[in-house]
Amino acid sequence: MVTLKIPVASEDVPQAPRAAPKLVAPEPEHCPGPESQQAGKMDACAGCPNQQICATAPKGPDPDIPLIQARMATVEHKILILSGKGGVGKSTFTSMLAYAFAQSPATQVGVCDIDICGPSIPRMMGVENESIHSSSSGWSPVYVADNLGVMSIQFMLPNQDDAIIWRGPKKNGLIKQFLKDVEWGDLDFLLIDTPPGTSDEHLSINSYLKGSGVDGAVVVTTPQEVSLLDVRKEIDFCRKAGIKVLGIVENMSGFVCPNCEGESQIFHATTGGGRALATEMGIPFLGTVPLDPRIGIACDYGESFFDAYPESPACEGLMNIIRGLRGQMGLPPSQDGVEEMDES
Ligand SMILES: Nc1ncnc2c1ncn2[C@@H]1O[C@H](COP(=O)(O)OP(=O)(O)OP(=O)(O)O)[C@@H](O)[C@H]1O
Repeated sequence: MVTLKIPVASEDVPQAPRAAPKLVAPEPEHCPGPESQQAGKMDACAGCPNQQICATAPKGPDPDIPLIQARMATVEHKILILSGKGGVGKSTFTSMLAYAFAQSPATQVGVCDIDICGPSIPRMMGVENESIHSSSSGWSPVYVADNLGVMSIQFMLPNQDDAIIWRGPKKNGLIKQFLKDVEWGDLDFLLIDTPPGTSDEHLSINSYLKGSGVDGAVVVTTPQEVSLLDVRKEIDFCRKAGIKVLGIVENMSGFVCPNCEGESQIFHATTGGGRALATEMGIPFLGTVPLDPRIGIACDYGESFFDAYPESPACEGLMNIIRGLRGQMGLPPSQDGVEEMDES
């Protein structure tokens, strides 16, 4: 059983009498729902973190939703990053997108890692050994740069290698806290990295953010049919859950040789499958990012590939994707500095 590290008080932030947010709502040993229902004691569900998704819980308004909405009111754009299958580069894409947006110092970017059982964002962004701090106004994200903050369960683990073996209610409780108790501040973009598939994390983030104005989801896939198959399910989930699909990104689409920068289509038969699927499903295709071994190395060393190789085909692909994404979100193309970089 992993006991999470309670965030320590930050010395440079003045402390107000308000108590620091409690880390995770306790998981009930035994759900008293059904019996309480029969006995007419519905208040037995009070405090249960699973209330919103539990079939037996009384369906009243969740008192935390207004608090989440108040926090999220200072976040201009919220984007979910989804994938049907694991390992297709969802976290890699999230971190590259965050670095790209944060190129412009005036753009404030947050990354919320809700891949509770497999958090990889902190490693990829070079902050895996950091801890979070709490102040009177909530938990402070870990800052990769002045305008780029990250929140992840990884920052709360006593040991890097501890496994998180949690059922849905505990995961939901922590996700709720990431939205409600983190001092995100004024953000232009909050990127939410999710685990693969359609599970508790996806249901809870969607229900907690309802009414907070989520722009939509970017779905990441690789060209292979096994990944594309799962993307169909992911898109079906988005449609059923009322999440706008901003577009599909095909990652590892072709291979770029780091020596000569020549491109080979190693998945010959399926390269372009992401675009074909997008057309078939009536969804925007945002673009491709090629397989480039330097991306893997940058992720392993927690460095920004975007900053290290701005002229690479992968960064060009990413910039195209950002242009498409901004278009889907109804934003002008030049605010994130990407256009300016192009011209220089
Ligand atoms: N375009 C790319 N070129 C080279 N390596 C890549 C590329 N995209 C991702 N990778 C590498 O693939 C591995 C898996 O990527 P990542 O962890 O981002 O996938 P994921 O979809 O988030 O996985 P999971 O959902 O299981 O956490 C990482 O080692 C990453 O560095």
